[in-house]
Amino acid sequence: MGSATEATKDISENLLGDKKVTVVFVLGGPGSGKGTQCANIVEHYGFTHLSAGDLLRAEIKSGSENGTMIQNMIKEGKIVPSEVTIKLLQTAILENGNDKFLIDGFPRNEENRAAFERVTGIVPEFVLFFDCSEEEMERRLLGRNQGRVDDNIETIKKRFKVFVESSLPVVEHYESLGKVKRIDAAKPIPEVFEDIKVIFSSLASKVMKLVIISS
Ligand SMILES: Nc1ncnc2c1ncn2[C@@H]1O[C@H](COP(=O)(O)OP(=O)(O)OP(=O)(O)O)[C@@H](O)[C@H]1O
Ligand SMILES: Nc1ccn([C@@H]2O[C@H](COP(=O)(O)O)[C@@H](O)[C@H]2O)c(=O)n1
Ligand SMILES: [Mg+2]
Repeated sequence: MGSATEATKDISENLLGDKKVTVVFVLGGPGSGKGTQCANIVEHYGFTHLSAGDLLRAEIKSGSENGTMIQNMIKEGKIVPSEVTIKLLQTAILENGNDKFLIDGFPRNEENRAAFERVTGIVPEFVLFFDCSEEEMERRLLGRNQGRVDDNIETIKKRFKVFVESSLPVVEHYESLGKVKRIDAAKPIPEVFEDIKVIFSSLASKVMKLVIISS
């Protein structure tokens, strides 16, 4: 087992089994542009993108015994029990050779947050928060056209309610720890990424450089 040097001791190096990882949580309302910008961050900064929603949708497609339950929850805009989502995230992290992850759309509520920290021991390096009005998010979701069962006005309204009631308190929790980097996500896509670049570039040397000294 290695330990961090003095220069990297404030980086989130945590244990997941034997694996040390750096994690950034990417949070924001439905349609705020998390997935779009994660693709840009992956391309420029070498992170692996894990979208909790994508993992849950893949689980439905795989024919898993939880598939019907997950499908029903997504249709209703409800949050799937933490143990299901955490298991999927944990497996995805362990199966991936990378050690830097963007976890998009998770934690979605206090239960997600506390259970993830308890099970994995991971504390995020920071939280990238996409700030956008409901009016703009609704416009984007209705225009997304990816055949998602939850991109209809009835489910969108439910997702907004869940976001305000359950997800924003998680952001507030991390805000109280000084861990939130807030982005104006209402800007056009290239401008949002320019703002994100400032954050990742200034942290790059710290986040990217995990120095492990064999003991
Ligand atoms: N800054 C932006 N300006 C305009 N449209 C955008 C912007 N960012 C993303 N979009 C578009 O809005 C839609 C939603 O974006 P995206 O899927 O990235 O959001 P999301 O936050 O991942 O949503 P969800 O939480 O539902 O997964 C997509 O069609 C995307 O192309
Ligand atoms: N932590 C999570 C994340 C997502 N879900 C469910 O998936 C839906 C879609 O999520 P997106 O991030 O892709 O928008 C979401 O509305 C939830 O039903 C979840 O339960 N837990
Ligand atoms: Mg998404």
